[in-house]
Amino acid sequence: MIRVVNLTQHYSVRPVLIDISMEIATGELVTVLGPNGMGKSTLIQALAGILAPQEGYVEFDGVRRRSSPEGELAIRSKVAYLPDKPWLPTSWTGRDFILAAAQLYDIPASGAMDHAERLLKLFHLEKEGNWPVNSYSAGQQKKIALASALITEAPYLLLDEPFSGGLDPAGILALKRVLKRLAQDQDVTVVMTTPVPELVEELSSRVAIIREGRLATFDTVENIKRAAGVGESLEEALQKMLDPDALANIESYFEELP
Ligand SMILES: Nc1ncnc2c1ncn2[C@@H]1O[C@H](COP(=O)(O)OP(=O)(O)OP(=O)(O)O)[C@@H](O)[C@H]1O
Repeated sequence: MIRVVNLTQHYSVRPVLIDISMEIATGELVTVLGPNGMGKSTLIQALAGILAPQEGYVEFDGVRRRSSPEGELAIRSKVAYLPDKPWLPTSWTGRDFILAAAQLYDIPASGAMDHAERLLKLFHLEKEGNWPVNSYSAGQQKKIALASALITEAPYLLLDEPFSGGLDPAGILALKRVLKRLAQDQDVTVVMTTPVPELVEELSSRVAIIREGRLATFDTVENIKRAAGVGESLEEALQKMLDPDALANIESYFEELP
């Protein structure tokens, strides 16, 4: 379980997240949503232990993040974090990079080799796995980065925009199915961001909506739609909650053209 307790995160003096508290159960797939610049990546980074919150804390299975070297090591061994723009070593092959990630998480070599092959096959990169990273397209790099998170077998996956960055439809489908099955069948807990309502609807056990730095909503897709009173579409519900002026703004953009 992940517990976020009264988390407040500033950049310099500017508060980005204010007094966020939430509990994410084992095996949940939670999507963090909000307008650009609202703090979604900041929240994921705080969960990942990259940022030290000014107030509050984050716990994984009852152990507080950044509280002791032993506790932090225990958390790191079970949490994999993938930033929205992951860095990859350009001269390495994709396969070597994936295997290095497995080594960091103490995955035995034989199991890691087998898993790496299955991941390369999943993302249609069997041949390209032997090429250097700097010869990859953007989407191929994203697939290698995703594979490096999945090979860790970490029970907690923190994924910032895993579906962005040029994934092709086959890659999107593969990632959707894999995340869903990891959560449902293997109790892997996933916290991710994506702005795509269809993905949010299909994957999320609950959705966390951040607005003005605060956790405005943390609920199921069904309840969010019901509360918005807009019938079937999550996209409409989100638009109503997050950007009620969007349609009017589009109209006024055209009205104000000379
Ligand atoms: N390193 C930093 N230093 C100062 N301000 C930052 C830093 N990183 C982010 N911010 C600010 O914090 C706010 C939240 O940023 P964050 O990247 O968490 O938003 P986001 O919701 O993930 O945005 P997007 O949807 O555009 O990815 C933004 O206003 C951003 O300008």
